[in-house]
Amino acid sequence: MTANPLFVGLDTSDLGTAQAIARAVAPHVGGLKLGLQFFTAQGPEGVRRMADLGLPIFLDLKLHDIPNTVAGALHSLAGLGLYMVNVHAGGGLAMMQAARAACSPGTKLIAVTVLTSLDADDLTGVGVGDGPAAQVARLAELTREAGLDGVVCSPHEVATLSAEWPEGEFVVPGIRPAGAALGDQKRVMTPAQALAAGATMLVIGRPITDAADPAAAAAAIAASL
Ligand SMILES: O=c1ccn([C@@H]2O[C@H](COP(=O)(O)O)[C@@H](O)[C@H]2O)c(=O)[nH]1
Repeated sequence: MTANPLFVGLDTSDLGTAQAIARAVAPHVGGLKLGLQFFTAQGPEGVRRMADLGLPIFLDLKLHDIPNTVAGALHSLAGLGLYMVNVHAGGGLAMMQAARAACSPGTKLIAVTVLTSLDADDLTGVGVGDGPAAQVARLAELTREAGLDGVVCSPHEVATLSAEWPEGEFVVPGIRPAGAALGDQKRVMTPAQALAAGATMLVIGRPITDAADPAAAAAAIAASL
């Protein structure tokens, strides 16, 4: 866990935009979260340029493929000096074990359980009938068995998981300050609620990046924790 649990999600294709927001919010956040949009546009060199700003980097690629392919991707990321990287727990035990073996020793490896954009109806639509809480618990158990460092879950599941896995990392998106637009997020709480429930990292994107003043938005969230 970093001293400041707030990581800003920089979902942009543009390096200059990501750098400008990161510089503005740097005094108020513990790190930067770069995801698929940034990585598909800017690649490893873009990640290196962001790392030059001096904040820990969580590279949120949500790798989900057969064990050999995921292990190869993690070998390719070695040398970037990442703070954290992730896979999808739905890839299964063997895939996560292969990921663990391939991940750089200094990089935390976590697994996504159930995306925060999904609710019970969405899960039923993909054949999971017993709801987000049961599916998150099932995938978190598998993640722990594979030897990973923790999971991505919504604020609604984090209290139960963190009580059962005290040393785990609990990375929680689906964070919305009171009154903020939900967008595509469905399982949400406020930053303070999620932290009190046991989150070790809060991932917050649009409430900061879409704000008229991202630095002020990040400062207000940090002050609320
Ligand atoms: O279940 C998940 C896993 C990852 N994310 C990522 O977090 C941020 C959230 O951005 P907001 O703008 O605050 O909604 C985004 O980059 C997602 O890819 C997630 O939301 N849920």
